[in-house]
Amino acid sequence: MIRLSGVTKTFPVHRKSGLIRRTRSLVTAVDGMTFEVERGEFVGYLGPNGAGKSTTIKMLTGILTASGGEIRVAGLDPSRRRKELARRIGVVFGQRTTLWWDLPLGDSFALIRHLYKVDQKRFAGRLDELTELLELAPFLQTPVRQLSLGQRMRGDLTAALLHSPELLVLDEPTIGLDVVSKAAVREFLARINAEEGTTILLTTHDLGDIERLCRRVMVIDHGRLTFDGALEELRATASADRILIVDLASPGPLAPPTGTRLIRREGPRVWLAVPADVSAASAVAEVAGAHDVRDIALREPDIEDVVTRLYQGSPVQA
Ligand SMILES: Nc1ncnc2c1ncn2[C@@H]1O[C@H](COP(=O)(O)OP(=O)(O)OP(=O)(O)O)[C@@H](O)[C@H]1O
Repeated sequence: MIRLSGVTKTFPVHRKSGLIRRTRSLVTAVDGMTFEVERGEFVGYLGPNGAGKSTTIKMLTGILTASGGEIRVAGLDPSRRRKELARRIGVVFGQRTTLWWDLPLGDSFALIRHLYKVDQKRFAGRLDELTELLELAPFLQTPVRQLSLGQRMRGDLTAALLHSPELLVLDEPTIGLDVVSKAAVREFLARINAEEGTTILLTTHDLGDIERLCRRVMVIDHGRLTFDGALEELRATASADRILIVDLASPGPLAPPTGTRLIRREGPRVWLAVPADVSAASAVAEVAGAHDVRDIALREPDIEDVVTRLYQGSPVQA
């Protein structure tokens, strides 16, 4: 569905180098990117600010032309066949809307139907389906500017899916949403991926989105892929520390067991980092043997720990 081969994107930038003089240089936003996404996959695209995520998405959708390499989306070269591609993909940018600000939501959809030349009967059926799934009925007559962020996002998702695209590209679709709206959007995305087989590429800083939805994760940094694999693999490969939480019977000194590090203490509670190559069982035994312990718990690294570690510059390869 998506194929990138050695794709590069550079931007010319001008910097002031004196009072009047300006020097021109090149910023490499995407640096020799190669990956494939198969039909029906749900892939998370992660990376710190400025990593090159939006630039990749803009090239995939034909908004930007690559400086080098080859891109195919649904078999098409996006920058040359942008219009044709637009009929086969849906795109949602969480930070801005594709809907008409002053029009009622329903009128925006009618315009979109026109733009994509969707057959009237098919459109009506599809709109009914999406209206029900996303519970849009109560505000179809409301102008877009009066919608809440969550309602607007549901509207944007509908707009992107009215022409039943094979591929949905999402850039931060849950940004700023409250817990309930976020859950509704996630449930909806999982459903259209599972039931309609829509391929989804999801860019997000919200790791909850990734954990809930993506079987495969790609991590990009400085324009290059630093990881491409299953979420579980990412967790294992990044080998973030596990955390041992020890409640002592009374506050007092504690010697960290071999190979562990003391990271925090609050009264009788102590937090120890246990690296992946240190046995948690022997750390527990060592603490329990040397101290009067009331309770002890081991916390596996969560996805936040893993990604923080990854972004801090320990590249991992699947
Ligand atoms: N039009 C442009 N002109 C010059 N530099 C650009 C342009 N667009 C992006 N860049 C640079 O390219 C790099 C990648 O930017 P990009 O927006 O793709 O990152 P991102 O991963 O989407 O970041 P964020 O998570 O902050 O949205 C950054 O260094 C950015 O400053």
